Formats: sequence, structure tokens, C-alpha cells
Amino acid sequence: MTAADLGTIRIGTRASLLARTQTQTVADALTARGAEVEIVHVSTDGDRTQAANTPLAGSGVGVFTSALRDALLDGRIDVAVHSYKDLPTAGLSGVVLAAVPERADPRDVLVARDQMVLGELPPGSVIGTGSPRRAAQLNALGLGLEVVGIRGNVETRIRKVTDGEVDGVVLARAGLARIGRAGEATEVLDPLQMLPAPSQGALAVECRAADTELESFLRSTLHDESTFLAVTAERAVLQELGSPCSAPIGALADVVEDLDDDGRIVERLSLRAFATTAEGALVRNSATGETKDAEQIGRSLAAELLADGAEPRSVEAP
Ligand SMILES: NCc1[nH]cc(CCC(=O)O)c1CC(=O)O
Repeated sequence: MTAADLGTIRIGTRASLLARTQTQTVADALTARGAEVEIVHVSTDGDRTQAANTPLAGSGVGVFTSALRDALLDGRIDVAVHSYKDLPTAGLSGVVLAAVPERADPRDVLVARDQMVLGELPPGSVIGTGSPRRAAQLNALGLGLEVVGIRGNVETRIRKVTDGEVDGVVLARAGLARIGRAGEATEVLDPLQMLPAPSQGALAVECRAADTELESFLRSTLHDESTFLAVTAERAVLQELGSPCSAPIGALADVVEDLDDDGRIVERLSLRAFATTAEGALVRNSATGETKDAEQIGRSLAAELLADGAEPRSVEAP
């Protein structure tokens, strides 16, 4: 079987610039392997409510991803490309994760007025973010920053800085890079200060479970195993804590080369994560282990966070 035998592969994307560019990257990779692709725009509740000036927290799990999954299940598209961090941890019957491409820089960045870095912002500076994870970590820095809820797509959020509505915003570097604006970041935030969301910077490529030939084609063309192992550990933390992707939880894993007792090079997985107590204080922890145990490493780390006082959350529900 060759790629051409798969017919035209319809790839669904949300309408935002960010979504369209990341979908195009996937489409280009498939085309380069001889596939015929068509890009189909699917509008989502998450896009329709972008205009509302309310923070993202509480807007429901999977608002950005469920419309794409619906389009996949009812046959309007064959492949869905999601920002992995926007996908709920629970799987969906009839849909498989076919590939996780190599991820972009997972870190968050600051885009602030007057080229400032966090440490230069005077106390009382207003930082806009709709993310409880970013808010919790900004508050924990003790810089006297005032965190306010904002939302909107990446371009809208940057404009709030340019317009002087806020002194700065915190965004995912991968999102900025995908729309060609990574250069507008005034500081790349060290994960010691700002742990990214589990699976930030990674994409999830889904297809129908029944399309097994398409699934193998997507995997062989797009999948990156090290990225997959890292995000598996990160998302296991989220799942074990029973949290939606909007929760104040950060996790970042790396697959690193290490030497075993006989001096042979082995790959190991190193994971760090934080959650918050009921009072809003940060609880951090880290762990390392064998890459094959990625999911277990994430689960155990979540258990340690709970033992250290992290607030357990209700099971994912809309
Ligand atoms: N929550 C919105 C969202 N979903 C995915 C990205 C881009 C980064 C990524 O793909 O992980 C962003 C923007 C942001 O967080 O600044």
C-alpha cells in the first residue's frame, strides 16, 4: 500500500491562525510522503466564545477540541490536529491517537511592555492571563504582580500589551513561534519559575480507530517517540490528580541520556511537576525513571504531590 491508496485525507483544523499553521505543518509532512490532503475548517465553541471577555477557567473541558472530534466521528474529516494540551486526558471511543510529532519548545514566555523581563516589572504591574496555572506561579514569585484574567487568541492577547491595557502577558512559546512571532517575547521563562502545562508545545494527531491503514501512515510519517514518552508522563500527572487541562498544574518531562552501571548509554525520563494546595500555595516535586515507565512515573509523582498537600480535584467533567 502507498500513501496515494489512502485517497484524499481530509485534515480538520480550527480557524485560528495558530491552529491553521500547526495543521499546515502536519499536512506538509503528509504531502511530502506522497499523500493527497485537503484542509477542512471546523469552528469550535472555544473559538466562538473567544470574544467574551471572561477568563478561560471554568469554560469547560475540551472546548477547543470536541468539535474537531465530532467532525472526525461523523466523517466530515479523517484526521484531527489538536494542541495536545487542550485535549482532555480521557480517551474517546472510536478515536485513536495516531501520532505525536516532535514537540516545539514547551516553555512559556513573557511579552511585556518596554522590553521588560519579569524581574524588571515594578510591583503592581498588571499581567494578563486566563490560565490558573500561570496565575498561581506568577503570584508565587512574590514580585507583587497583579494578575488579571484575559482571553482571546494569541494575537489579541499580545495586542493588550501594545495597547497598554496590561503591562505583560504570559503565553506559550510554541504558539508564538507557530505564528512567526517568537521574536516578540521579552523573556523566555525558566521552567523553575514557570512550569508549562502538561503536553504544552506538542500536537496530538487523531484519526478514527477503524482507519487502521491511515493510522499506521500517520504514525510512520509523524510520530516522535521521545516526545510521546515525555507527554505521557506529564499527562499522567494531570490524570492522576483528576484535573481538567485548565487546572493550576504544571508538568515538564525530558528524555535524557544517562549511563547505566556498566557505562552504557541509556535513556531516562526526568519529570517535574507542581500543583496547588487548597490555600493556593505551590507544591512541587520531581522524579526520574526508565522511559518505559513514563506513565507510572507521572502517576507516582501525582501521588507524592497529593501526599504533600496538593488539592485533589473533581474528576474531569464539563
Ligand atoms: N490554551 C490555548 C493554547 N493552546 C495551545 C496553545 C499554543 C501552545 C501549544 O500548542 O501548546 C495555546 C496558546 C497559549 O497557551 O499561549
